[in-house]
Amino acid sequence: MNHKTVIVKIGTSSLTDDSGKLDPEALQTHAEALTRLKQAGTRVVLVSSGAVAAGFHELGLTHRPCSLAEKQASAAIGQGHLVQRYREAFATHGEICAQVLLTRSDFDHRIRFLNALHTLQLLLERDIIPVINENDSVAGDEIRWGDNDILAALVAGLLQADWLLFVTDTDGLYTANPLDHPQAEKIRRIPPFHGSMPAQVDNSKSRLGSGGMRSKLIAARKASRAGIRVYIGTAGKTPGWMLDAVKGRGSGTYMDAEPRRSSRKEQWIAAHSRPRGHLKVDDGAAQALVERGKSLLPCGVVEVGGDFEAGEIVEVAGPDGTLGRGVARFSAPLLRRVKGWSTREISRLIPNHPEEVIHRNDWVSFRGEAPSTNRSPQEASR
Ligand SMILES: Nc1ncnc2c1ncn2[C@@H]1O[C@H](COP(=O)(O)OP(=O)(O)O)[C@@H](O)[C@H]1O
Ligand SMILES: N[C@@H](CCC(=O)OP(=O)(O)O)C(=O)O
Repeated sequence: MNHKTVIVKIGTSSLTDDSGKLDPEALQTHAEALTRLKQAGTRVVLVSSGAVAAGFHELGLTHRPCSLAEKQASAAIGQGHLVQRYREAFATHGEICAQVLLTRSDFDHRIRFLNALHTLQLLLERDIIPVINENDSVAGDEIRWGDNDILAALVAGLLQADWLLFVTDTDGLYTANPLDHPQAEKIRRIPPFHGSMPAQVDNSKSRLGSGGMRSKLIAARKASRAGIRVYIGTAGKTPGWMLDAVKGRGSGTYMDAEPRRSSRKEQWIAAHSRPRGHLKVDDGAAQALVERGKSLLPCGVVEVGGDFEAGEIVEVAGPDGTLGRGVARFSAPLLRRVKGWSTREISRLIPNHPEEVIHRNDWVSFRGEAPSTNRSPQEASR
């Protein structure tokens, strides 16, 4: 049987009571809906927030923490509670779940990226529901807005999922935040978008959530580019609501997938890895790469930035801006020496050199704009 893979991301706002603490009943309801989805023959992966909410009171706090250290300590306490609750809730339906903690940097390193993939694949093969959260207590600067929205999109790409469902406190994307704009209207369907946001989304969020709609849209765009359909909505009233949502019968917002599903290697180059350097190329090389589907040769390179080894990712810009990313076959020092040289010159002076700076098969063009969550070294320092 060809199982569909569905990633379900549940935000803090859908897991907590009015005091901001973990709400075991809400969790039980989600577990039931997830079980229905799974028992209908779907491979289900849960990305669940809620660790901070489940832990802050035992840290002696009366409200959700604001400082990074308190959030990390709360999550360290709460993550155990959270997973224990899921284990109990799934057990009542005869299901087993397993905790998987990831950080963004796990997706940067090809080996860790593949290790995460193999772990998740084996769990799914053995009929176990992975329950993923960010590894908050070690994530450092990675705990910021929308972590789990982006993490869910990365996991969806990793597993080449069919669907990514965002369960939140608002039943879809509205033309503006409905809390501040009561006349805002729900947008039922969004096509894949490249440039500006398809609605007014500021950084406002629910009382307890961290990314708001903006981070969900950025994550949705990432998933859509990888060929994954996205749904954003609230938890439905019946246990079959997730199943209905993936059949197109949800009341929230749907985002279409780009028609072409990108390969895991393309995803890793374009979206997961952090570029270790940047190259500036001339107009001819830019056209060869983007329009004619050719490899990048040393003669087209005009500038080399960063300190990368052969085999690492570099971002490439032409005279009119960023073009894409690829795996460099030259180290930065060697490329600085040979940039602008013809292949014949290089062959004469440097034996056993690779012919291409970036081979066609290791290249991904950006269509419209660069990925938003993996900043290049230059972007990161801005
Ligand atoms: N255009 C919009 N449409 C819907 N919700 C919006 C919009 N702009 C901002 N929001 C806010 O996004 C919040 C949901 O995001 P967030 O708090 O991060 O939830 P979660 O904890 O589920 O991840 C909503 O409570 C809403 O206030
Ligand atoms: N990892 C944190 C949640 C971070 C997060 O992205 O929260 P949310 O915006 O509510 O999905 C936790 O478990 O509390």
